[in-house]
Amino acid sequence: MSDIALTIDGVDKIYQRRGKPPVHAVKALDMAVGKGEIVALLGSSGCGKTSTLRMIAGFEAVTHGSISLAGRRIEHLPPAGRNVAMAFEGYSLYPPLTVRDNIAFALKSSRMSAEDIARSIGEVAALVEIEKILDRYPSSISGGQQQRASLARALVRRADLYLLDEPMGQLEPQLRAVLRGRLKNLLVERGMTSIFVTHDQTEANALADRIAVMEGGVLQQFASQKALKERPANLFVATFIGEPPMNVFDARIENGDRLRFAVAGGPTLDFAAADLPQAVRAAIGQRSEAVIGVRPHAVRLGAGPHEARIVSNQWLGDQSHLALEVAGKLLVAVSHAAVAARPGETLRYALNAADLHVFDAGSGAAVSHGTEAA
Ligand SMILES: Nc1ncnc2c1ncn2[C@@H]1O[C@H](COP(=O)(O)OP(=O)(O)OP(=O)(O)O)[C@@H](O)[C@H]1O
Repeated sequence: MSDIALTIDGVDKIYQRRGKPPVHAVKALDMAVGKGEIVALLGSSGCGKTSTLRMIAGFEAVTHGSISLAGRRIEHLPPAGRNVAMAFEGYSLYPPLTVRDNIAFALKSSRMSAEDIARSIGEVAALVEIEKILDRYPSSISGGQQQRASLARALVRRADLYLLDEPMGQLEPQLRAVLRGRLKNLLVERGMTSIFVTHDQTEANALADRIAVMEGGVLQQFASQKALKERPANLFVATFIGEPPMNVFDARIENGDRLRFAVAGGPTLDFAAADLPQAVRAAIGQRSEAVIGVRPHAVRLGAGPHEARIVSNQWLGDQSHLALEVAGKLLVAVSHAAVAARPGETLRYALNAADLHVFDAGSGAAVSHGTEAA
């Protein structure tokens, strides 16, 4: 048996709407999810996350491509034939049934004994803290409680795949953090292969083994949190992942005895060839222009060859966020020490070769990261 649970192969979703132009919501999506892996689909509103989830679950037809789960093609099967458990964003509990019966309903066809069903419901209800409302009807409980009931109904099942659409979107931050930890434990302990949709990076980082970043219906990168930060595949991922996001500037390149990146109206970053491995210089090649990026945490403040005016300086209790005016834009820097400088004053800074990301000026694809070529 292979270690792959789910394969999505060249999947497109095009919504045809009467009298209106079609919407190409998901484009040529390829993804392979390992058994027991926890994956986050992360992206801004309208990027195609929910369409992807609904196609896997079978609530939305695939326009092109194939989906395989546990070794069999499923894209033509009805939802009930896929062995996929899904918690919806819109909850979709059955109104005539109590919360307990809603959860039990998911177990009806599983041939579990009444005793085992009661025990499973008790466990999952404790996990999402709904023990006290098990005998209430959906219409008499809050949105957050309905969401937890819907999550419980999905988690209680034995399925090949769990699909969770914004599973904690309606919950208060404190409860959300607690449930996140418990949910992670459950998924890991039971080896439950799962994909959840979120637009919250903290949630994606806390729960997922790998994060699929989507934008405009296109999967931009599917990688660990660390890889997304250290080796973003393109400018979109670079400026979407990370808080605050990466600083990027258009630059002219001179790749001679020294490698220079000249930011129009800003600093010229000047590196000795020896500071950069040959692979990086080769990747940068004969380009005359590129977009360069540096993470806020990598801006070295207080000394260095460049100088900029401070626009703002905020101490957030454990770190300083500074905005410097560079090349008519803001260069955001984060320092773990307080920086004694006021807006309007100037500050020296340095950017090291090892911290520089280089992207193609046309396509935005990564060319090199720090001292490694992409
Ligand atoms: N039934 C539909 N008919 C037509 N267009 C649709 C339909 N469902 C979604 N879309 C469109 O497809 C695109 C992707 O939507 P989708 O809901 O998959 O994105 P999303 O990333 O999940 O967004 P959100 O976070 O807001 O739920 C959007 O442009 C949306 O308007």
